[in-house]
Amino acid sequence: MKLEIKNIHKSFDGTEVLHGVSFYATDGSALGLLGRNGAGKTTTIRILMGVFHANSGEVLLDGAPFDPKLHKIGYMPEERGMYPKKKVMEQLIYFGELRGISKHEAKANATKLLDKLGISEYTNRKLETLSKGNQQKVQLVQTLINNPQIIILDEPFSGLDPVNSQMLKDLIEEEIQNGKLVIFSSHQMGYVEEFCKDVVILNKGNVVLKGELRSIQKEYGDQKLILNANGMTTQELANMLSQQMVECITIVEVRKDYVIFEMLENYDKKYIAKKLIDMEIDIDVFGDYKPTLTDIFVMKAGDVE
Ligand SMILES: Nc1ncnc2c1ncn2[C@@H]1O[C@H](COP(=O)(O)OP(=O)(O)OP(=O)(O)O)[C@@H](O)[C@H]1O
Repeated sequence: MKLEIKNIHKSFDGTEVLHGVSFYATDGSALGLLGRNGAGKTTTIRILMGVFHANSGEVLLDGAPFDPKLHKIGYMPEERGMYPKKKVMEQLIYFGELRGISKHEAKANATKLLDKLGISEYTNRKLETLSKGNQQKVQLVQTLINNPQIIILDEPFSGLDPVNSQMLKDLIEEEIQNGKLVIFSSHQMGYVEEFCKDVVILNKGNVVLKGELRSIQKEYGDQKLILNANGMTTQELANMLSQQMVECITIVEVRKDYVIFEMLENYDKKYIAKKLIDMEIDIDVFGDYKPTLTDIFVMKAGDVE
């Protein structure tokens, strides 16, 4: 299964906010849609879900126009829409039936999911009496109640503490293992990095980076090394390297913990290591630079909020 967004343009009141967004997601893996506030994540998801139309462009499922109404989809919108005054199980059954499963199946699925998320004890409580994090977990149960093949989550981790985030992560991970197609938006890199095979970074309505996370990380880390030395600051170390190793490296960034530099063509790690020893640098850390998703995000979309 391949869900594809193709060259989507969207304007609100004459102002274009999506400028030709294209990417695709496949089943059995998760795609993380990343971007700063206002980048266009929610708008993209809403177009995908048919909440509103694009000005131009297409959404395709396996090459054919995608109509979300014709498929089993679990969509968790940014504005969580459940009934505060109704009891948890009561409304989960209601939503289950609304989404095409029997009362019996809805109850069985809800029971299982509530248990997995550690909130079985709230089954007969009114939603509004639960903490915000637990309400969000109920919302996720609602999203998954009909065992959807496509799961679209808008900022699922916002407002969750680390323990709750972990539970939610485990559950999403299980869905991925079960062959589901998962897309979720976030500006929290850590969660995305942990289980998204693919990422799309949006910046001001443009896709500024997309692809397989591991290969992106590899590409961004290619030919780059990190170094820290005892007895000097990273700035002093960087100055020293720029003066004495100018023929073989260029400094990429000076961080608090280490200096990142790039080896010029024809030089390798072994050569650099020898040279550092010749210079009698008291090496503390030396190795390949493995950029985190946050590093890459900052490069492509500016600071993380
Ligand atoms: N219904 C709307 N009417 C007018 N402008 C809108 C509407 N929805 C979104 N926008 C604008 O579109 C741009 C993208 O917004 P969107 O909500 O898609 O961003 P986002 O990446 O989801 O941000 P956040 O992380 O803050 O939720 C913003 O400039 C926003 O003001």
